[in-house]
Amino acid sequence: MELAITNSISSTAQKFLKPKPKVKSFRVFTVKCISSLSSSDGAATGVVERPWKTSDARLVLEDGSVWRAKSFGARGTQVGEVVFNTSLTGYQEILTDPSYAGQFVLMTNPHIGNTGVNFDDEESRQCFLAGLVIRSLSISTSNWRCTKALGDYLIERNIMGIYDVDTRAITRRLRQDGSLIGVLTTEESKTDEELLEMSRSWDIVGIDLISDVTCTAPYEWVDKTDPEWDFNCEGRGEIYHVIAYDFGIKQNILRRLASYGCKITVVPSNWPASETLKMRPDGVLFSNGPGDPSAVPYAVKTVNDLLGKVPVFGICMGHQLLGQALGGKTFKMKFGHHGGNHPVRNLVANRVEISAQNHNYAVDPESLPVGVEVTHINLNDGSCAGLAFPALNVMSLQYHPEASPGPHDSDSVFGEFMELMKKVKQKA
Ligand SMILES: NC(=O)CC[C@H](N)C(=O)O
Repeated sequence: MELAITNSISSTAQKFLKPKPKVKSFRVFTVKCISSLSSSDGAATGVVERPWKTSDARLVLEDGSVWRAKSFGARGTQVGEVVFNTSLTGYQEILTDPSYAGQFVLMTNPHIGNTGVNFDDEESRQCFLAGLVIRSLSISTSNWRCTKALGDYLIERNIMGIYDVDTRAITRRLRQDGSLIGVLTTEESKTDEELLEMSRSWDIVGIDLISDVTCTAPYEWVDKTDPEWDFNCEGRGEIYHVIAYDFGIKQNILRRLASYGCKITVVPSNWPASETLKMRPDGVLFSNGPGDPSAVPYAVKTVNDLLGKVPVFGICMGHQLLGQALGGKTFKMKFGHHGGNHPVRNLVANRVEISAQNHNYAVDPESLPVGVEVTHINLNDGSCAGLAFPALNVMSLQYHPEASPGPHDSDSVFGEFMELMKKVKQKA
């Protein structure tokens, strides 16, 4: 099959596009701190440091706006793309989702940090995101699973965080003008102009971010899912061997596949298709991952080489790579979808599912060849949220059936992948 990875797109897709940022005149935004609580320290008690301190950080956006803030993570200067996430909870899963590499996550829920962090909620081995932007940092942590305060966790992982920023105003700006590049700094010596220049000379489009987050060698996923957090796991029949391509895989995808009874081998993003086929898997999973799907033609080629030879399931980046491998095109959306509350119409089951989403790119359905079916639609904007190509045993979702964080409405898609592998195995 011919690869089509250029990015000219149909007129239908135009409406989702990110326009060029309008450069506004330089304006400085500050949030007045009204708290007058008395000081109390000690991360050991889960109390974070001085939420009433004076501002010591700036976020400068490429449109020329400057946001004074207070830092609570690592110090320094960091550039990234600002995206807003509408999840109410689950900041630790978001922080450890490798798909956020190169991005600042701005939480629209104003109250963050109140449950601290814990051992169970990690989605990968580290935090790959550029930084965290929040309105209000909880002055104490209170949760029976909490092992650490959020600020200490960010410092330990060298991730910048800011609070006391008008996250609502920034979100409205991102919705209006599209996602923006920003620079976050705690360095007073850097001028606003320097930071603005830095934000305008950096771009996230066309960069291979997958190779920075993937594993370096294949490994078996042997972790048993904690029964306390497991569900839909009773009465599994045959054990299927799934090769999971790690483009920045979230561990809950692996936990869910394990719950459905799979034996799982995780392989790096550059693992050749020929090696995968030698391992004789029952199915292949293409994972989520950060950045621009058009920047990783080698991954599209791997997907293309496997098409029709084994049942495949793509999630998010995996879905976008499948879209390209099938001959379709992807494009950058205006501000993307990030949050645990996106309604999706499942056209196959004829039901609406509330889903967890995190993506800035999408597949242009009009670019797809005959035979490829759009199976799911995002009901907020009508964009393509799922595909199937039954002739080649292909299925994919643009969003996150593994949730984490988010609702479990779409979990049954893992069962559909089992059915697909079963059908193909029985025919063989
Ligand atoms: N979660 C993901 O896999 C993200 C996919 C892709 N990097 C995007 O932003 O669209």
